[in-house]
Amino acid sequence: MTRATEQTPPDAGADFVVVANRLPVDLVRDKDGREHWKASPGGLVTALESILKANHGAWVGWPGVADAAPEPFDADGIRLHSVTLSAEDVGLYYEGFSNGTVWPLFHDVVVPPEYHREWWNAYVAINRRFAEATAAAAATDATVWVQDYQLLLVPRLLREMRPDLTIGFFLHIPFPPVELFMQLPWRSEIVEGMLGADLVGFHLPGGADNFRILAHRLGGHPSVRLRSTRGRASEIRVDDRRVRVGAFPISIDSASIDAAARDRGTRARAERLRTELGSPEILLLGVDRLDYTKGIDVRLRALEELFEEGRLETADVTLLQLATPSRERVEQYQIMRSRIEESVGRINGSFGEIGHPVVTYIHRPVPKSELTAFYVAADVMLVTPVRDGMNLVAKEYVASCTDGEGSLVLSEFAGAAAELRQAYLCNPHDLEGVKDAIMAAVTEAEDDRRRRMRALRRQVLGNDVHAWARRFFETLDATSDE
Ligand SMILES: O=P(O)(O)OC[C@H]1O[C@H](O[C@H]2O[C@H](CO)[C@@H](O)[C@H](O)[C@H]2O)[C@H](O)[C@@H](O)[C@@H]1O
Ligand SMILES: Cc1cn([C@@H]2O[C@H](COP(=O)(O)OP(=O)(O)O)[C@@H](O)[C@H]2O)c(=O)[nH]c1=O
Repeated sequence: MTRATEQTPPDAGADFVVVANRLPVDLVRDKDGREHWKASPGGLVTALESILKANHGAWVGWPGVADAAPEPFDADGIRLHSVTLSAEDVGLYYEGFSNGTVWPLFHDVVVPPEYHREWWNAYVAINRRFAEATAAAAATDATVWVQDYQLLLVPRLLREMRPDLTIGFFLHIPFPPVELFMQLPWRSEIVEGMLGADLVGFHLPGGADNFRILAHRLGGHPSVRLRSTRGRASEIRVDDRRVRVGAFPISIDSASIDAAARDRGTRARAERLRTELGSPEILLLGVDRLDYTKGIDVRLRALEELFEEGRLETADVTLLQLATPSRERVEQYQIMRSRIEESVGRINGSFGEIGHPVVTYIHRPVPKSELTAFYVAADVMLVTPVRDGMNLVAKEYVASCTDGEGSLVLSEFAGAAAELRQAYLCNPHDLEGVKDAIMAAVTEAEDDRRRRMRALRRQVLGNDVHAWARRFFETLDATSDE
């Protein structure tokens, strides 16, 4: 990797800049070629909106379609700067290195990662493009928050271009164990890239520990636990700099989901949904991007066996499974889609009745407002990933259970399991265990189910996305004060 050249800060610029693979709005091209912007208000936008607005904030990211090159513009008080990606860039950097190499490697190699020098070269070039766009957008001494696995090299590139900046980095997916990470041909470059930040954040302490070990093994950088943070954060020495590393589990805007779930319109929609699904006694729900990490196949297999064994009655139970299209040009996603759709067909063929499938499967995105009604309607939420950074869906479901009813079946391999200990936890690799967890969620006495949900709600309502952002910034500010 060649070094970046130092740049002069722009006269005007933002005091706070978020840089992420995607902008918080997507450019949508209609069939007739007309373009318009569609808001894609993820949790990150919600968490950072007020900070962005109060600090002349800017967001640097890709508008979501190839070759789009809009000029910077303001949306809701935030300056948006687009990074242009050609169709070839999308193939090599986004579908290739980000989602064909890093994503499977960091998710415990659940499918084999591919290592291609062409993908890596594109990843380096495009990370530089993001760093340049950010350097141009940030005011002198600004704070920049770099997001996620698509931009692992940006912290270092940005520091070389703009040493005046305070840089935070947050990884939204798991950071793998040392033995797996060592497969990566460009392992040192990635670790040094992340160490360009002043603070590197992970969802879980285990990810932070893996990173500390690798920084020492690959770069010889020693670290110490920080007593001031009661051992929650560490400090790695990188030449004359100190880089903080710690765990900051992300959350949701719990209060607004709680309020949306109490809304009369939402409750009426939830009632209608149950009727449309044939008024089942037990409504199971799955809500995922169609990703091989999410364990959609696991829960389908468990359900099929529970029907076969007669432990669940098909007349009583329906599963509603939303599977939003995701990364559809990546081969492993196509393989998983075929497998899931085959299972849905087989289960409905064996156990459904005319006009009454036991699995209702929806393969398109569902807006948040509608999703809340689905959560309210469901008796049992199935979250069974084989590996997941956090899984916000699990927390959103809990926030929607305002009447204290509802049960969450949750994989131990989702980051959320570290906090949601009162869920019906299961190991997705142990099918009998998954089946038992589903049965417990369905049959446990009402008092016990309610006790679990009370504990889950305390956790989710007491630790929201605003607290997450606050904790991260407090730690980042502490690094720049020293
Ligand atoms: O941008 P896409 O390729 O369409 O993918 C969507 C996002 O997926 C990933 O989400 C992760 O972040 C969540 C919030 O921290 C976390 O709960 C979840 O477990 C992760 O999988 C990805 O990390 C994002 O960059 C993508 O935008
Ligand atoms: C399927 C579906 C989901 N959403 C929203 O997307 C996010 C998903 O976050 P999570 O952490 O669970 O996982 P990934 O980031 O996808 O890996 C959550 O906020 C859902 O409410 C949605 O809005 N519409 C959908 O159809």
